Amino acid sequence: MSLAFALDESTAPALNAPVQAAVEIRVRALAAGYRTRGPVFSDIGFDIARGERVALVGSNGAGKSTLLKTLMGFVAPLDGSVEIFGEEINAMTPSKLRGFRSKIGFVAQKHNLVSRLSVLSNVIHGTLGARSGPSRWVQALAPQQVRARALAALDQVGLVDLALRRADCLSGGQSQRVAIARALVNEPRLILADEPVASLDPAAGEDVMQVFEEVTRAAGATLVFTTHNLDHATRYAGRVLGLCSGGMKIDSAVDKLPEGGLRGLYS
Ligand SMILES: Nc1ncnc2c1ncn2[C@@H]1O[C@H](COP(=O)(O)OP(=O)(O)OP(=O)(O)O)[C@@H](O)[C@H]1O
Repeated sequence: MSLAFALDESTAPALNAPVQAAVEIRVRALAAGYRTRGPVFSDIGFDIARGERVALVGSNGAGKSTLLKTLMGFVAPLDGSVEIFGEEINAMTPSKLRGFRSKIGFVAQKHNLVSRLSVLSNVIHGTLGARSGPSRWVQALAPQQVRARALAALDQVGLVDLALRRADCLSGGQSQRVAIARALVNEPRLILADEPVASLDPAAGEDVMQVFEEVTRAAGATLVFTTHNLDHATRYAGRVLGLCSGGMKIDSAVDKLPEGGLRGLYS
């Protein structure tokens, strides 16, 4: 039998069809919220493909952080499902969930560096969740390759020269870049960042957003970041998701956004 006949035409991709990037995040009919408050949003669904850079926008309290926490498994869905890397996270045991989280780089608005430790030690701390045994706790026992990876991550954010400086002697922008290096040290294929530049001045914010764009592009990683800066959303992401009134009101490629579309989320 020739190959042409062996293929099931109903499922086989056309030979000239574009190759689809793998889906990294699949959300279906998702509702999430808190026991004391009830649902923050409901019935939202989207796919994010590997290598996409996605901005998540919406007014204060719209549920951006809640959605990121749900993607990390910190908030359990009230309904619906979340698959990351093809796995349903709510079906995972707690220990599997911990290991899974170490594959995601998470950057928060407040960088939470350990102020008395060096920049390098702070970045090495980013590997703790992925390690076990004595080296989990003793920085001096960090294997050589972990130190090398931490230095490489600092190099990616342009701070390798400050590796031995104490974290409390850094500017806000430098601290946030260290936090990005800490998120990068496990070489994550997905980075989630919750208002990563909210506490920075405009110049430092641009600097940090450029670092995000460069490192995710270089690694082919996926980036989802929340922001109130609509200019950042449209310049550093290829796609925008907009939360409003308990639902996902916008899901659009940046170059297809309706005129003034994002402003409507805030009116
Ligand atoms: N731990 C919690 N327990 C109860 N309610 C919470 C909790 N965390 C957040 N909320 C509430 O859930 C809603 C959504 O909050 P969330 O932080 O997700 O919004 P957001 O879009 O990230 O807001 P912002 O832009 O202000 O950071 C808000 O009404 C908030 O008060």
